[in-house]
Amino acid sequence: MMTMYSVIKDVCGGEVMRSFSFTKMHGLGNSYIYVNMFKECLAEEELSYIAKRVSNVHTGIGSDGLILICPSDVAPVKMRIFNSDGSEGKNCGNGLRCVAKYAYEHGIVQEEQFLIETLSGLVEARVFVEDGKVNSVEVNMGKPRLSRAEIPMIGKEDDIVVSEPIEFEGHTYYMTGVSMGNPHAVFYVDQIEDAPVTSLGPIVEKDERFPEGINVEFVEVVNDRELHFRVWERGSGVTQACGTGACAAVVASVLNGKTKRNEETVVHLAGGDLYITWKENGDVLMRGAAETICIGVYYY
Ligand SMILES: N[C@@H](CCC[C@H](N)C(=O)O)C(=O)O
Repeated sequence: MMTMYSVIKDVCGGEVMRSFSFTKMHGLGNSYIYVNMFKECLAEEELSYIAKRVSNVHTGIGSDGLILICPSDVAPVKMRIFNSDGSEGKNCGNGLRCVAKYAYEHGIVQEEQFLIETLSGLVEARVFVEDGKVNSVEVNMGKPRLSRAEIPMIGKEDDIVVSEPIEFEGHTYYMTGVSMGNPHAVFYVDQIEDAPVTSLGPIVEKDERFPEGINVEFVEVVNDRELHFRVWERGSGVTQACGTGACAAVVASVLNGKTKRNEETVVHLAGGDLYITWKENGDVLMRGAAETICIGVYYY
């Protein structure tokens, strides 16, 4: 049943407050507050504000952002994702695995393979179920988009960006650009521990050469099937994991001759591992965990 802005009266001040039910979930430590929009109704103009509020570790619930699990006209379910700064993203790999788990476990879908709509298109999820619980999910993330126009990055529209020298604050770095429905800049480092995540990350994210901002990934190549990975996410800063970022890292690594097309690569993120294959037909497959942390009611 739809609850139109559940309203409660605060017993102390008689102040009217609104509330919604939420589920906190994470994919490898990349946590979001999930709201089931089949049941709840949040005002469009308040979504950015709510994302900022719930994400705050001290005064909210604490998360990397807000994810809405919505009805769709073209799929059984649609995902919308808001970063912790309130900006709306177009895709979220860890979010997709959690949405798939939620949709299956809450009966929004009955099949183990189904479509999810995102702002950047349709993807196909497959849940792996044991005793009625989803313990991992594979998502076909579709084809990476590689042209500057698609990333987006200023410059000659059709050109791709592979190990391109680029200057930030007087230093030259080598960047590979990939869109997985959202923008990613991939940089290689010798030692993942020394990656300049918090120093270079925010500078690259906001650089004017990326008109929509960009997610920034640092990658250490272990061998042709294994990568270490750290991320500075657009709109959320350092997170434990980024699913689309890990896919971008694998695509970038194939383009740079560091890993192989059509072979599974293990990406070690701060929060755990993802298994990613850039298939011969162009699709990127991502497989990994999705976890429920808690449920609750949020008052605002
Ligand atoms: N954590 C995500 C990506 C979330 C959106 C991103 N910060 C953006 O603004 O594009 C993932 O797992 O992919």
